[in-house]
Amino acid sequence: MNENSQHDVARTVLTGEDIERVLTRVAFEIIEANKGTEDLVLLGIPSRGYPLAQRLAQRIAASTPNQLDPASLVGQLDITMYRDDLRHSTTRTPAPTRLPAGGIDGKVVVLVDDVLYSGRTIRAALDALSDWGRPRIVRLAVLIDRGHRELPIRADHVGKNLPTAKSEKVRVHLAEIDGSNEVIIEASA
Ligand SMILES: O=P(O)(O)OC[C@H]1O[C@H](OP(=O)(O)OP(=O)(O)O)[C@H](O)[C@@H]1O
Ligand SMILES: O=c1cc[nH]c(=O)[nH]1
Repeated sequence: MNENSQHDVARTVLTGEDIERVLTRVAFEIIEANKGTEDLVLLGIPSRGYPLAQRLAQRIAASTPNQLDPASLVGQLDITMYRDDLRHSTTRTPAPTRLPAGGIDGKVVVLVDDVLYSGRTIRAALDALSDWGRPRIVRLAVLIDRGHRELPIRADHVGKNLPTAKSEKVRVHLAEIDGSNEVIIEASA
């Protein structure tokens, strides 16, 4: 058990190895649901959804016989200006939206994020997406579904369902951003 502060107690629920294993399963689920990789686009939601989308794209590309370039599958979708709490929260710096060269029109877009909680981020992502094109299908992949939805949104691919109390916080650490890989739950003591 790690002590984060005098008031927060943190416990690890996924190690780096667990995350790798879970992402491998989710990558194969995505291929299975799409019956291959045709028209597939993975769009990560900043900040941690993007490195997760890249990791999934690497696995998916490596599974194809012609060793697809992962970069042709993956992009990043900024949702900052589409959030429904814009008027109440402190200003966030928008991240650039980057789509793969083929765009998203007619594609099967898999939105990728680290945590699914209220569902408001994904609602914003669906709004943002419609400004960039009209995918044929939109699916959702998340590393952690911690419940407590406030909108009618569900994930198609879930790395781990994590029952949580509302007072808890789920923190995903990824090497690309945080320098280490783990998922922890912080509970206010
Ligand atoms: O389902 P929701 O209630 O919207 O919560 C999930 C979102 O919360 C976190 O993002 P956060 O806004 O903390 O930004 P971050 O990704 O930059 O940490 C997480 O990365 C998800 O995107
Ligand atoms: O616990 C939570 C809730 C929303 N977003 C997170 O990253 N963690």
